[in-house]
Amino acid sequence: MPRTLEGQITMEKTPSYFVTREAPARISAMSKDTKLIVVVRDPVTRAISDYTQTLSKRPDIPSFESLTFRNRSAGLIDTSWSAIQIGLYAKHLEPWLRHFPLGQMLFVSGERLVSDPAGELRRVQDFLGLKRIITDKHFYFNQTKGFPCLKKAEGSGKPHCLGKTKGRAHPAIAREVLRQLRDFYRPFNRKFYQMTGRDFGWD
Ligand SMILES: Nc1ncnc2c1ncn2[C@@H]1O[C@H](COP(=O)(O)OS(=O)(=O)O)[C@@H](OP(=O)(O)O)[C@H]1O
Repeated sequence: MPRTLEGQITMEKTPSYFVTREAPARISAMSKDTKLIVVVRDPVTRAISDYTQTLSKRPDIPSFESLTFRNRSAGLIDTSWSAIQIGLYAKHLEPWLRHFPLGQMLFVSGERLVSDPAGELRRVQDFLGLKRIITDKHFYFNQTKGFPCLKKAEGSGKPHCLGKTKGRAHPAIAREVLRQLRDFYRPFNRKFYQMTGRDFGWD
């Protein structure tokens, strides 16, 4: 991490921190005061998004359905598949809470980040003790992209949407598979709502 001067905030992000066993102890050893922001979305959609990303790089992988089940007729989900495993948020959160108080963590809703980006960013700015600089005025909904975009990008003054790798079309997944996945995640989601004090409304 670079040195941080008075009045500066240093930020660092990677999707893998939250699910890496060693990360909480290492980050706490570096600085106990680190504030942690976790962006989470419905674990079923997250798994499909994860699969879609892999599919874009390796079009020959098996179907989502075949990777999801250890035994499809018995409805046995393959929890060793990373796309499924990562969505067990309650399980991943436990080690973090052994090193950091809950108040030092902010849980951002991936769904709200799309439906109300300014609202989620207000929570982020408040959590970081920043002035509420980013507001509704900064966003517009881009019909072509199907997502909110910035009215003016930093430095250029032109509208800016996230790139092609964000907001890919997901493959259609059989309704029954979605139902089985929702049933599978429900208890873990409920536990996660209890642990964080926020109901993300996934079920
Ligand atoms: N404004 C805006 N524009 C585009 N995409 C948006 C936006 N806000 C949130 N999202 C969601 O971000 C998802 C991709 O982010 P990831 O963290 O999965 O990306 S990555 O793993 O770092 O590549 C991406 O997931 P997919 O839809 O599966 O591509 C989006 O749903």
